[in-house]
Amino acid sequence: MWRGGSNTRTCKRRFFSSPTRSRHHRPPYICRLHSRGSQHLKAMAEVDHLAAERATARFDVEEMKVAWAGSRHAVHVADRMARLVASDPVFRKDNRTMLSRKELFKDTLRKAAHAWKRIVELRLTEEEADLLRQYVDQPGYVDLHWGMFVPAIKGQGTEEQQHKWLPLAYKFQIIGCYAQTELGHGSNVQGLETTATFDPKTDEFVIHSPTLTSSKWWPGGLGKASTHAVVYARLITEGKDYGIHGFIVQLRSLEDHSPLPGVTLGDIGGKFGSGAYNSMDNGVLRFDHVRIPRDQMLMRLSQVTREGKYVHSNVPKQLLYGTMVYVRQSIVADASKALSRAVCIAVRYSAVRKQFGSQDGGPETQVLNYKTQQSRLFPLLASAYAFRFVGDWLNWLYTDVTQKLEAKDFSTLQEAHACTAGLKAVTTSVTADAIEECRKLCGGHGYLNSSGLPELFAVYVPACTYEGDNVVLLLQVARILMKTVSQLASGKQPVGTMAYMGKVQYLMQCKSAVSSAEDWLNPDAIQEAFEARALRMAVNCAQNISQAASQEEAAGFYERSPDLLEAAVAHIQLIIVTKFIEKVHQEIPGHGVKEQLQALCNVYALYILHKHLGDFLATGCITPRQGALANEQLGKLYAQVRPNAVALVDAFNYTDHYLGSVLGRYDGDVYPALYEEAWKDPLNETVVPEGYHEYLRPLIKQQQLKLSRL
Ligand SMILES: CCCCC/C=C\C/C=C\C/C=C\C/C=C\C/C=C/C(=O)SCCNC(=O)CCNC(=O)[C@H](O)C(C)(C)COP(=O)(O)OP(=O)(O)OC[C@H]1O[C@@H](n2cnc3c(N)ncnc32)[C@H](O)[C@@H]1OP(=O)(O)O
Ligand SMILES: Cc1cc2nc3c(=O)[nH]c(=O)nc-3n(C[C@H](O)[C@H](O)[C@H](O)COP(=O)(O)OP(=O)(O)OC[C@H]3O[C@@H](n4cnc5c(N)ncnc54)[C@H](O)[C@@H]3O)c2cc1C
Repeated sequence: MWRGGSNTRTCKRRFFSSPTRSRHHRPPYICRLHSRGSQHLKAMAEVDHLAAERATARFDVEEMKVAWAGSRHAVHVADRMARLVASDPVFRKDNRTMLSRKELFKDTLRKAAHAWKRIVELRLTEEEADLLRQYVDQPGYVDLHWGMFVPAIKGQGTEEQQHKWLPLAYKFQIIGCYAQTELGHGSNVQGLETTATFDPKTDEFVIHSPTLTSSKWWPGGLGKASTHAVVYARLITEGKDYGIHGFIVQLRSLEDHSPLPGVTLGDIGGKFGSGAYNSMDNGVLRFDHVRIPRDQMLMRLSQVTREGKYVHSNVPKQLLYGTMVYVRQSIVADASKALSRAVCIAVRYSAVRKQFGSQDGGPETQVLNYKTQQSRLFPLLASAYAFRFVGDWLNWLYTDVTQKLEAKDFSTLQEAHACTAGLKAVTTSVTADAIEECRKLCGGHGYLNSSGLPELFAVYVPACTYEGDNVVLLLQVARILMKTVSQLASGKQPVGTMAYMGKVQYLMQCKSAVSSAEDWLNPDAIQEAFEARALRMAVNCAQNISQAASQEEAAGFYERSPDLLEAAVAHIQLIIVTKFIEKVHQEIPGHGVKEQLQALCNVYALYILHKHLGDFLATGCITPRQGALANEQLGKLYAQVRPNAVALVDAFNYTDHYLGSVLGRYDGDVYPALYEEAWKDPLNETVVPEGYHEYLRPLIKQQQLKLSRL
């Protein structure tokens, strides 16, 4: 084995003791490998250090890939696109954290242009193109162009406007972004200050930034790339302010990319972490009385006539927020991707990594065998699957609501808002925390950029803020919960994901029948406990708000908002558990696949129960003894998951390129990769560092001189 310690140590000592090494010198260990020829390297690369783990799996991994991806077709397309990206040197990303901001941005432009070239050359379908961009895995202006600019025009533009603008956007003749947030306001959309004042003399809107705080601030793709934006501004006509509306505004010349007259714009500066979201040009934008034709107001929901009359179609004004609802829905699906990547890295590495426990010279213990490692990691593995399935369901709900809206049925708008807002908030918060937990699960090596985890965390964590701060979104869910509770007395039956609240008489007084650890494997027992907890927390909040009799309802809501957040989380966790249970009730082909998903579903539910035991006990849904039984069952489930863990992350079907982690490599050959990766750092280009002669040598010499004088 390569780790035959002494050789490596000797080489290393010799290397570090030589001050005259040339630039780009490779370390002796690598030389040793190379001197044995590529044959040897190849043989090493073919070793599957995780083969024994894969052999213990009790289910058909190929079929699990289908369950994860949604269909055989989805596995096939994803596989093709992932390999296409992985095999193309332009899409290399292993050096990303070492690039300067300018280099990184240029690299992003290059990748986006190359991706587009490949999409056109290969005549990829929309599905294939989306996947290709996903596997390129570098945030950039195209995300906002396809993810928000195009959907905003589709959702809020009239047919004529779509006809005019979409073909330009589809062919990249224009590049667009979504300019809503301002320096002074993000969450409070109604507080935005940019104005769009109609001038009937010229049939134009005058777009203006009246204050510093009205500067658009944050829009992705705005800083350097976009030629156009959907700008949200207060519509003023006939002297009256009609609130926020969307406008298509050209920002830059289509000839030389310079800002148009009256437009000031740029990038807002470096962001958290190396690489990560710094590939995105989040921007600042100010308007100085910029004129646009009247027909560049997005007029599907409301219009301004030639004479300047404001006309609002007979539709809810919240449809203006439709693009945000759409993106929140995709962010839930994205959470399962980010979480599964982190978990894949941590599970594989935990199976490779060994610490302690060697007896009589035998092997040490794989850290994955430690119960503490399992109790931290397996709930995250289960959450990745849970988020995947609830994401699929949310996508179905979104499509269903969209079809209903087309038919002027607005009855499910509130349900769509509550589910997208709540699920976005819970899944992104859990995922961000989980990526950091996976870093810790990988010990010291998890802190290296080459583990992929620091960058994954840095790129992911703003998801807790963009598309709605998670607390602000959960308070939206809480408002809807309070409204639903208040309507129960009048006999109005709640629908959709709130339907369980209709069982208020039963759920307020039911007692769990669980009397053994195995009883917690019964989905009805889980479902009932989660429903009772969520309902009782919501009802408690409603009672506390109304008991503050001296206060207005809004003031009571404000006072109780920390409890309301917890009630909203309980409701959303119930949705996730319910959708997972529904999933495993379906027919799922493949040897052992359903059993594994069943186990993961139970892990997810019982882990949440254990983590939030205080809620379940305080609301009297379960007894302390039942809580202890749930924890006992959880331990048994971890033991069941253990032999399948590596295969369960293999089912995500990620290429090494997409994972971007030396710790998460498919072959588990972690140590040579870590070692080799270290030498690629620019600091290792010279043996004696730059600055030695300026700072280190004089310091050492000075100290030596002082000592010699003593
Ligand atoms: C690299 C990783 C990429 C991951 C992403 C993956 C895929 C995504 C694909 C593409 C995107 C690409 C990249 C994404 C990355 C970053 C992009 C980021 C973009 C942005 O951040 S855009 C800006 C987003 N801004 C916000 O989200 C602002 C948050 N605030 C609001 O939404 C609202 O203002 C509010 C907080 C919900 C409240 O609004 P307000 O007008 O004050 O109303 P209320 O008085 O609170 O409520 C009135 C009434 O309306 C109902 N309501 C509110 N919102 C909605 C809604 N959206 N739909 C339906 N109904 C709504 C509310 O319930 C009230 O109802 P009542 O019956 O009580 O009156
Ligand atoms: C990486 C990134 C990309 C982005 N991309 C875009 C983009 O493309 N286009 C765009 O328009 N915008 C974009 N944004 C802006 C983003 O949508 C906003 O930052 C986000 O909606 C949060 O708003 P805020 O910054 O005003 O936060 P604030 O509302 O100022 O939040 C600050 C704190 O106040 C709390 N808070 C606020 N209101 C309440 C309340 N009512 N009750 C209790 N607590 C409250 C929050 O929980 C938070 O803790 C992006 C942001 C980021 C970080």
